[in-house]
Amino acid sequence: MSLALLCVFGAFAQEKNQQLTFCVDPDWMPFEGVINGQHTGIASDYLEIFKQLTPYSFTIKPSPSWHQTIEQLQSNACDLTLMLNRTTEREKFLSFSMPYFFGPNVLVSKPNIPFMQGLPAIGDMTLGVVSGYRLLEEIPRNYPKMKLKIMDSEAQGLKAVEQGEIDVYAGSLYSINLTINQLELETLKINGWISLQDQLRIGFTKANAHLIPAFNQAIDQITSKQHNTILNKWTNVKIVKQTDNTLLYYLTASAAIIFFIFLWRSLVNMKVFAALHDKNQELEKIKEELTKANKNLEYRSFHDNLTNLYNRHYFMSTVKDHFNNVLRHQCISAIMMIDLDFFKKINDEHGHNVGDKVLQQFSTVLSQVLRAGDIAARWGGEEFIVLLPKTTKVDSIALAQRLVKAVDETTFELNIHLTISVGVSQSTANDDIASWIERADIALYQAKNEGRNCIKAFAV
Ligand SMILES: Nc1nc2c(ncn2[C@@H]2O[C@H](COP(=O)(O)OP(=O)(O)OP(=O)(O)O)[C@@H](O)[C@H]2O)c(=O)[nH]1
Repeated sequence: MSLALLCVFGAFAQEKNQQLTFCVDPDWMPFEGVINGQHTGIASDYLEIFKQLTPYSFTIKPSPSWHQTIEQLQSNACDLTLMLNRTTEREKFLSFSMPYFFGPNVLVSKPNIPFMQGLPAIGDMTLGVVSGYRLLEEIPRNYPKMKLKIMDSEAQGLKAVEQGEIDVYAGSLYSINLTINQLELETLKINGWISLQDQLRIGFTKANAHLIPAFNQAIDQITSKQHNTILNKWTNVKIVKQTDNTLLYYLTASAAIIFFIFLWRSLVNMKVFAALHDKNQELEKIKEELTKANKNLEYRSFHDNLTNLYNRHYFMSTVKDHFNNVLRHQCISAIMMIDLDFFKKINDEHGHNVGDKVLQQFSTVLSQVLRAGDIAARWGGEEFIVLLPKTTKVDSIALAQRLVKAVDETTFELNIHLTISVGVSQSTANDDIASWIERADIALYQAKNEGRNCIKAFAV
């Protein structure tokens, strides 16, 4: 056996024999208590585990109250205490293991006080806390204006609530619950909770701080099953029925309020969405109307109101575009000018409205005779102009003949018989638009001069 191994055995044997003295809270069940001189409670069960997982043996140092237990720890009358929260004050004379037991803290009052969610809900009511308890250190630090009354024990605190000496008592759920049941303080109820929860650890006097790693290791080894067994054993107590129901009522009421808030929000949202939907539809309709109006405006800016043929402005811009093609590709196109014969007579004899009708009917006949690609426009009054792309003089004369024949065969308003005069001109190399149109006009003038109801082509 090596020398090093002998040394380890020696150290373990020495530590195994080491007695540790622990101070207790005699009156903090189910966490810890001394009943008939026997240490009992949650701490006592964990102590059994520590006995197995560490090399130490333990001796109890009795104390009449928690307050005196603290004094014992400060004066090193014992080495450790098994269950307490870490606080700034306690850290001055104790060092702590990692926490190994957790529990909620609650508020107790008579049933006439409304449910309290957190310490701020206590307002200017008097709150009782046990002397030396962690809450007595933390509440004044966080809520300096809180009216506190210091109690010697939890039992005294709860009785003080029952007798109306204080309004609220704060402490650990498990110990409060047990005390209420044991003392049969049935008029009290657990009436709120506080965010501070118990995180219970072993507190070592500073002289014994070196023991912490061994105990932390032991705490790490405690299984969930062991934790649960202890918790169930000591906290599986009947909670005052009234208390439970009250909490349940509050939870149910809170859930109902939240549900109705969501319902209300959903309804508001649905209304907003419906209104938005309507507005969008309205906007969509306005947009459609605007588009329609714009299209109509565009149409009107290019068309003649009476005949719905293109107007002079549009015709000129189209002819310009087309004319550039004519010059570029040296193709031949023709222009045809048409004038209704003796139209003034129709107006004079039958009235302007009939004249308008005849103009419209003629426009229809003209559109029917023309080919796709031909562009007809009202030039002014009873005069019309047609661009005949890629059309020679001969072809344009043939088309004009078809038109003259169609007009001759049409029965106009009031059985009016109408004739037309037509002048055509063909585009030439080095032509310009004005002279091209003028040549058609000259040809039309010739047709008029030669008795009307005929076609004349400008001789190039
Ligand atoms: N109803 C109607 N008449 C129009 C319109 N624009 C022009 N006029 C008429 O058309 C007539 C044209 O008369 P004139 O220029 O003497 O020609 P015309 O009577 O056809 O005789 P010729 O052309 O020589 O055969 C005038 O009485 C104008 O008032 C229109 O939009 N509607």
